[in-house]
Amino acid sequence: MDLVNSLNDRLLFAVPKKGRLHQVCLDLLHGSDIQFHRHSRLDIALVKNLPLALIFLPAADIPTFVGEGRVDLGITGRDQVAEHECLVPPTATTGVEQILDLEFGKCALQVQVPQKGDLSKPEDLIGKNVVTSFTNLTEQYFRKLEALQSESTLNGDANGEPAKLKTNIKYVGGSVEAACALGVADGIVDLVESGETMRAAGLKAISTVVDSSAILIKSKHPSDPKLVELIASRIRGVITAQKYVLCTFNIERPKLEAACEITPGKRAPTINSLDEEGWVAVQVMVERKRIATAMDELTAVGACDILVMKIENSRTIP
Ligand SMILES: Nc1ncnc2c1ncn2[C@@H]1O[C@H](COP(=O)(O)OP(=O)(O)OP(=O)(O)O)[C@@H](O)[C@H]1O
Ligand SMILES: O=P(O)(O)OC[C@H]1O[C@H](OP(=O)(O)OP(=O)(O)O)[C@H](O)[C@@H]1O
Repeated sequence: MDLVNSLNDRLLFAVPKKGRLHQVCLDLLHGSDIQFHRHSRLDIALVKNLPLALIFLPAADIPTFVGEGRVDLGITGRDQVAEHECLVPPTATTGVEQILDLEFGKCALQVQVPQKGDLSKPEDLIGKNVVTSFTNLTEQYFRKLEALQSESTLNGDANGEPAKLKTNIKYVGGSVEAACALGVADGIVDLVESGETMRAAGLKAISTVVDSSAILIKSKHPSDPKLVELIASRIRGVITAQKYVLCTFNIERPKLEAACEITPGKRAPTINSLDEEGWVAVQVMVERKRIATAMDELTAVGACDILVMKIENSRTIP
């Protein structure tokens, strides 16, 4: 089969081919009933049940392919999009649009310096060496700091001009945290999630350049906007299903108001009369992360027969 020619009538959807976001994205595609078979070593997979093809790419390259309109849809980190969009003028017809925050892959791109030493704020790195994989964002960040400092500095040179120090930004592709210990950098700009890597390398964060999570993006002019909306709605449904649980309980009508304050639901609770005088049954969506507390509080206001069920899938209004 000529795989490349069979892409012509399909919407192209870029998915991280490896790394932190890869498996979660595969699970999301499965939950959205996007069925495909990927031949080993092939970075293109045709979807069996929709006019769609998946393109497996490094997370860092996805904003380029989507931004230039070569690929219609993609999943990558907001950090990668910000790194790419730094170079795209606001008036450009190229570039990406965010459709949905997928709420996984949460991390922050932070300025980090050695725990021991006299650097304690980002301004202390001006004029020094900073190593990162995110050179565009880091350049932008330090150029702004330098501009602010040269506006406010009182230490002008012999002509009364403010001193201008240029921070030296160097690119490395990985293991950024090793750069300070190896004497290549005074500070780094790298991703932090748990903070373990940073602590193990004897570093501390002194500022955040950008907060990130995985996002669904589209090109400015996708080939099939209706299919983009369908895919987005399926993915949104899976994300919502993962985020919420369905809680049901019985309660005497006079206590209902207090219970509804604890679990107001996404829109509003569903309330049905029970076949027992004065009692109602309530069904409500509750955020998974607060369900244990909600159950404790519901019990305290008199709710009983509290049941919690997993939501397999959903279609709700964002
Ligand atoms: N520690 C982390 N915790 C959560 N999300 C992360 C973490 N590190 C990276 N990410 C997210 O995952 C995206 C891809 O990073 P990852 O390092 O997995 O990519 P990769 O393609 O394997 O790149 P590389 O080969 O450079 O490591 C990042 O842009 C970021 O959005
Ligand atoms: O705060 P933590 O939970 O420790 O995570 C942060 C680490 O994760 C990422 O690296 P990754 O493991 O992807 O490897 P890399 O250094 O090769 O990019 C990032 O670059 C940090 O090194």
